Amino acid sequence: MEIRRRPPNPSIAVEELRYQIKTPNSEPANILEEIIWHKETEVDQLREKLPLSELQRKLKDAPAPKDFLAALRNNPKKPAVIAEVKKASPSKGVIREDFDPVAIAKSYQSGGASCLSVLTDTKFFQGSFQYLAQIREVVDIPLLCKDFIIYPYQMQWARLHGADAVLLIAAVLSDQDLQYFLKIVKALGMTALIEVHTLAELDRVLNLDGATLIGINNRNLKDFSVDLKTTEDILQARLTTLSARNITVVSESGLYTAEDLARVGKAGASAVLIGESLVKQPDPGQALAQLIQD
Ligand SMILES: O=C(O)c1ccccc1NCC(=O)[C@H](O)[C@H](O)COP(=O)(O)O
Repeated sequence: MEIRRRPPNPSIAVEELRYQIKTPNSEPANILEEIIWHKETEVDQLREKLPLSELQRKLKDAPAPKDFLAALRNNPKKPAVIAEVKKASPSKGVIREDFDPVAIAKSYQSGGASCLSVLTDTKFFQGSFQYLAQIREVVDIPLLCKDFIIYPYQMQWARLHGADAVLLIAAVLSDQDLQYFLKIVKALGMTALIEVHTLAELDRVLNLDGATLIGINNRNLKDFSVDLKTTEDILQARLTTLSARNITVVSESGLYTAEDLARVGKAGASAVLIGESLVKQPDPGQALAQLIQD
């Protein structure tokens, strides 16, 4: 999948940007492209609210990040679960009306989640960075900021709000940006979950230095269908390479049952990322505990 970028706000030094800007005249080709086009405006607004220099000054006082990768690797139960705090999505609309992110996060932690994923995108997922910061106050397990990162500023903003890990989407970022962003993630002491949708994207990521955690997303962003075969097919082709490089694999999206977890586990995923099927349950933590019981 190729996601086209829009020209940035002119106040940004264009010569410093590493991706090639194609100027699309048309409508967005898919939901990811629509989200990314909107993200340009959002990041501009954040930068206006808090310039990078001030953000970096505030970050000096931030508590150290928790080790997201170790939390997944050290969990004796496989696949380990990253449970997602998700109110709504482009594919399903509102998933949970009575949405209390803090209560859901606490419940996931009690239910056996190794880590949490917190959606922070407002327009498309009704998430918020305030949710991330509030959750950081009440749970001990590591937190992934689930957003659509196109600028280094966003990783620092996520860190300021308590994130221990950030999502980098291979379809959205050039190889050069991915490599550069991985360095920034490392400098911030965080973990990068690099997400791929195809074998071609995985091969691009495997050509970079420093990937330790790769997510295979089972959702087709053109028609929103989910198919666990995506994880199976990609891992069948590259599990040997991934294992030899000690890269942890997360299967993401469309996981509902213990059989689903066993299926992607058998394919070689040592962690899963689950949102909708847990968050829509009356007690998400209890639903998680049931899902992972022996
Ligand atoms: O969830 C969507 O509809 C979606 C649409 C466009 C881009 C990303 C999208 N989801 C982000 C995710 O990766 C999922 O929230 C996550 O993997 C959990 O998926 P699920 O268990 O199916 O809620």
